[in-house]
Amino acid sequence: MADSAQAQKLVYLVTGGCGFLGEHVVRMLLQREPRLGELRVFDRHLGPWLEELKTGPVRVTAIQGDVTEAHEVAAAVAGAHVVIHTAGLVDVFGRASPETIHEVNVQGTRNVIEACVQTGTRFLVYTSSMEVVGPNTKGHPFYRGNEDTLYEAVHRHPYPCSKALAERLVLEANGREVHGGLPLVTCALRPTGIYGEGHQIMRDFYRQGLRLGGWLFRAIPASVEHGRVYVGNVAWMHVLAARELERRAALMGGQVYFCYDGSPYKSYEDFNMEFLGPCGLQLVGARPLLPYWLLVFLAALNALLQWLLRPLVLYAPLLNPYTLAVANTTFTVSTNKAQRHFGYEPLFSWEDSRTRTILWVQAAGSSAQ
Ligand SMILES: NC(=O)C1=CN([C@@H]2O[C@H](COP(=O)(O)OP(=O)(O)OC[C@H]3O[C@@H](n4cnc5c(N)ncnc54)[C@H](O)[C@@H]3O)[C@@H](O)[C@H]2O)C=CC1
Ligand SMILES: C[C@@H](CO)CCC[C@@H](C)[C@H]1CC[C@H]2[C@@H]3[C@H](O)CC4=CC(=O)CC[C@]4(C)[C@H]3CC[C@]12C
Repeated sequence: MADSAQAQKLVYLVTGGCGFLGEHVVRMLLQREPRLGELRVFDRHLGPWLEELKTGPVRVTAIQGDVTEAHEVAAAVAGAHVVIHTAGLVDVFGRASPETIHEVNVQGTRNVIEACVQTGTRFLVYTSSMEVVGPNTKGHPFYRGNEDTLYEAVHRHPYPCSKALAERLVLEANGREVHGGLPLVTCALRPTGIYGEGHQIMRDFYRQGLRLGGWLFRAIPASVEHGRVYVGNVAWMHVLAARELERRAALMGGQVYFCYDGSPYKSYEDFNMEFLGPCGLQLVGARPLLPYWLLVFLAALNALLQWLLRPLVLYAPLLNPYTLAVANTTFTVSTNKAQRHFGYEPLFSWEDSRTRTILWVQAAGSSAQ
């Protein structure tokens, strides 16, 4: 009996395990995966919080490494049963070059897949993104869509291009023979905009509001809806998908799943106010204060300034033509595919997700001053 319990213990590897989502996946695995024997956390930058996890019953191994280095990835993957690949360069602001984004997101994912094949790891869950689908460059709304909704996915920006290519690599790798002769089983999860504890853009909006005396100014019409999802639920979906991939390989292998929960559909700004409001900020204007053509002009000006200043300094404001287009296009998801395929139900209610996020914003905002 003791032997069979021992035999069931699994080794998990989380790439990007020190990022916003990755940290939640790591903590969720430790709390909710009973078969976990060893947890490897692979990241370019390791967080000091990992140390406190090393005192628990599960062996936690911190690995500083770069997904673009194939040998580092292969060494980390060797002997793992399951890989959750969340590492990625999330940049829609022009901080990194298109080449770097491609290298990390596409070549990094290729390295993870090849490492699984070479070392005999059979189960791979990839964190994709809604951006693989849209919004497209034409600004078409995606309204209450699901995984089968027809939508013209047209990408030009390096980030969605890289996520789309990487997702395709992961899905095409499903069924490949890994070392030892068994097939690789893969799936991809597509979060919409994630919020929750650790969300840096939310913290930046809070600090900006504090600097402006408690005011934020509406730029996007309230009628433009965004689907958002709480980070704890995204992490939970990763844990469940990873757990069920073996048992439901035929159903789940090669599949994509949007990440969803009960968060309300609202405009990006109104949704943020669910947290920033209780922290004392106010959103001014029932309608956008600036005409849209002026925002388009300012976004284009920011892009020009970024290009002109690049040799001297990195100028990467939140507003650029791409972020404006995303913020100004409805993208909402309504699906139950993950529930049907592997029994996913959100672990955190909307009220819970909201309260946790508010507490974090309050703490993060005050520690910043
Ligand atoms: N934040 C969001 O709203 C959404 C994020 N995603 C995806 O979720 C994943 C995680 O995103 P976040 O947690 O938001 O980003 P994040 O930037 O907080 O986390 C990414 C982690 O990957 C690590 N990383 C980056 N380059 C690396 C490299 N070359 N080698 C090893 N580690 C590296 C970073 O150090 C960081 O810890 C990404 O794949 C992203 O594309 C998908 C949809 C929405
Ligand atoms: C025009 C500004 C006025 O307040 C608001 C600008 C907000 C933007 C910075 C964000 C609006 C929508 C966000 C993106 C969206 O949530 C989908 C995403 C998915 C990902 O995989 C990565 C992050 C992001 C692209 C996210 C980035 C920030 C926004 C563009």
